[in-house]
Amino acid sequence: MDKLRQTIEAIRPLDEAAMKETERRLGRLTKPPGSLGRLESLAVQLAGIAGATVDRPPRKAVVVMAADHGVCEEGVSAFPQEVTGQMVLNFLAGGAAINVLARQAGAEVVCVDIGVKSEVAHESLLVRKVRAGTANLARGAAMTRDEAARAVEVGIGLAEELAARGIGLLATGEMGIGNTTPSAAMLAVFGELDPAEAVGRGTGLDDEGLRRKYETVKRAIETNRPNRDDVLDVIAKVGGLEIAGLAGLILGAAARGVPVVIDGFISTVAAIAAVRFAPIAREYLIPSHLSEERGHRLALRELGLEPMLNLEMRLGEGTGAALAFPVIDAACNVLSQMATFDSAGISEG
Ligand SMILES: O=C(O)c1ccc[n+]([C@@H]2O[C@H](COP(=O)([O-])O)[C@@H](O)[C@H]2O)c1
Ligand SMILES: Cc1cc2nc[nH]c2cc1C
Repeated sequence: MDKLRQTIEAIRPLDEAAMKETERRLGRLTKPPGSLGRLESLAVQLAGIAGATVDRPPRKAVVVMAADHGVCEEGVSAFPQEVTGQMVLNFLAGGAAINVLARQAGAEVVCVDIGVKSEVAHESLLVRKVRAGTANLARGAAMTRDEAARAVEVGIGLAEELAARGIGLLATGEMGIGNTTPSAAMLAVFGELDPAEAVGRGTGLDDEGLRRKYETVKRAIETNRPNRDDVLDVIAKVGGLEIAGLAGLILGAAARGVPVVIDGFISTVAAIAAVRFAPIAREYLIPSHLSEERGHRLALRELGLEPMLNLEMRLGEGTGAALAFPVIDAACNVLSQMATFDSAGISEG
């Protein structure tokens, strides 16, 4: 708990002077003012986070947190629970979508077992298991408050390790059969929404499954009565271990001055939790894509974030975030590689 409190206190607002300097540099480049749109606001945000203009692409990593969910016994996913552990091995073998997209973007994939039910053994797997999957949140708390805090602290610790290794840009990724159910419950609680607005088809539920999932989320909230003003209470009662871990990753990154690209529905709910812990953490977030999952638009709205891409994806793993990496690299490269009006002898308007 001390680590969590210290991390929250260490998060600083963005550096105004560095942002102004980057705005000035952008204004001298050979283009009409503001014409590079979101690339310009990204360059300014990166400068505010780093405390200086960032004109070289940062070293990048996607952190894929994997965990299982006791709520799967309610029949809320189109896939069986054992797929979580099986996909972890696929990540480690390099064969998953996130491996392809990260490789293409020059990013490494860091795979973490924060709560997979089965024992997964692989030399490259970071085993930080807080418990072997959550309990069924439709019948009681998903985990204890202490476990929720420990899962958040696993994420903080990882961000610290990666920042110390020179990673300058992180992306959130996750794998957990059933995890759109706790994500929907958390979103409904934090956003005071009707669960129907937060519950979607996940990996591909049919209409009957969707109805069952809605009833499950409603029951989870009625049974547990989470206190929306107490983030750890919400995570412990209706959350998940990888969601908690990602919230911690975001807090740890913000405390170390590292920006974080947010993937789809589950990642965005983790970001909401992080921002409830520490409102300034929002300034360190970079949205990526709009997931097809129902509820993602509302989750992004909760954070006031506008996605860059809409590719009708709903995979998770960090795939949407990895696709935003080249856009972020572009924001850095224009600063160092474009000519200025002066250097190119072009008349200003
Ligand atoms: O990121 C998203 O927006 C997203 C939307 C739907 C599903 N997923 C992925 O699918 C799994 C959760 O779906 P489900 O149906 O089992 O709850 C989990 O492994 C997520 O990574 C991810
Ligand atoms: C195969 C598979 C891959 C995934 N990656 C993230 N969630 C997933 C769910 C399934 C079912």
